[in-house]
Amino acid sequence: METALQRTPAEGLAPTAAVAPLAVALDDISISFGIAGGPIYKAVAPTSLHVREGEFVAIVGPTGCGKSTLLNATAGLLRPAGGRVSIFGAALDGLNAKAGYLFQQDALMPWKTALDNVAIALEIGGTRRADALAQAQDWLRKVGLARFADRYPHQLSGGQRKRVGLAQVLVRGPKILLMDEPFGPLDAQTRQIMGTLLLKLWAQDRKAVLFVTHDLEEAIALSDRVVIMSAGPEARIIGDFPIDLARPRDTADIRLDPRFHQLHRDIWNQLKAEVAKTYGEEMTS
Ligand SMILES: Nc1ncnc2c1ncn2[C@@H]1O[C@H](COP(=O)(O)OP(=O)(O)OP(=O)(O)O)[C@@H](O)[C@H]1O
Repeated sequence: METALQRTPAEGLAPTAAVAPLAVALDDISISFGIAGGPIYKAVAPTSLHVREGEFVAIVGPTGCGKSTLLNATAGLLRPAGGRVSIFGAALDGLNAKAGYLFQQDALMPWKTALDNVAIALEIGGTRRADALAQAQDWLRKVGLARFADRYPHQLSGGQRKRVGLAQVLVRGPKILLMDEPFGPLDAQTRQIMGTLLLKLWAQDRKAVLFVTHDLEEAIALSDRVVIMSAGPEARIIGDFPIDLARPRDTADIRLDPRFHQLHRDIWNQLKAEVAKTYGEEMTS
């Protein structure tokens, strides 16, 4: 039986007592883009990333390196030129039906109330309207918006709209959560509040999460592992750091922990060289 401190090529050491099955396996995937009239752009070199059931993994890396591209490959929105994408052990063919995707931009319909925006996520899957509304109301309560069910998106703050977006994704019960800079447009304080809410909801059923962010502090505060992508072209995973901070975590308070600072120093030491390559600046001296 497998026990603590397992190592796989892309994972490094993860302090798990028993090793959960893989939810997401990207094995040696490479992704290129053809630009009309121009050369092929090799965005992602052969690279691998594994996320286990119940694991929260953040991807950080310089702008334009390929973080969203990896997420899109996991969602089945684009097909890698080479390598394999497996979801719970099965090769991904088409859209990833087990995943919910939360983007930086709101995906709310402005002409629908908060309640209807959440309910529609179920209705398009065939759930009867009365059931969909009941579940949507329950999820609005879980994200702290029970009193705002009748509001339209323009009547909500940015943070409240994010909460509706989170409810809209979670109401469908995805086994995997793909999040691409989901709290990007929010102010720092609201980001931390949203992070703490996300962790509280995540703790209830521990989905596998892939969370893309530019914000290293946010990545450390939320995750079980932080992986670093190199600067592109031909970007790949070059670092994999287990985050051994106790849970449950408050994403604001955890930043005061001395271990948090140590982890931040260790990860930034590797990340800054990649950021410097992207900006062409000398930051490593
Ligand atoms: N559809 C596309 N066609 C051509 N090039 C693309 C396409 N999508 C992405 N790219 C290129 O692939 C590279 C990776 O893009 P991606 O959006 O994955 O980066 P990112 O790390 O998520 O960036 P950011 O942190 O700025 O959001 C970039 O150089 C981008 O210009």
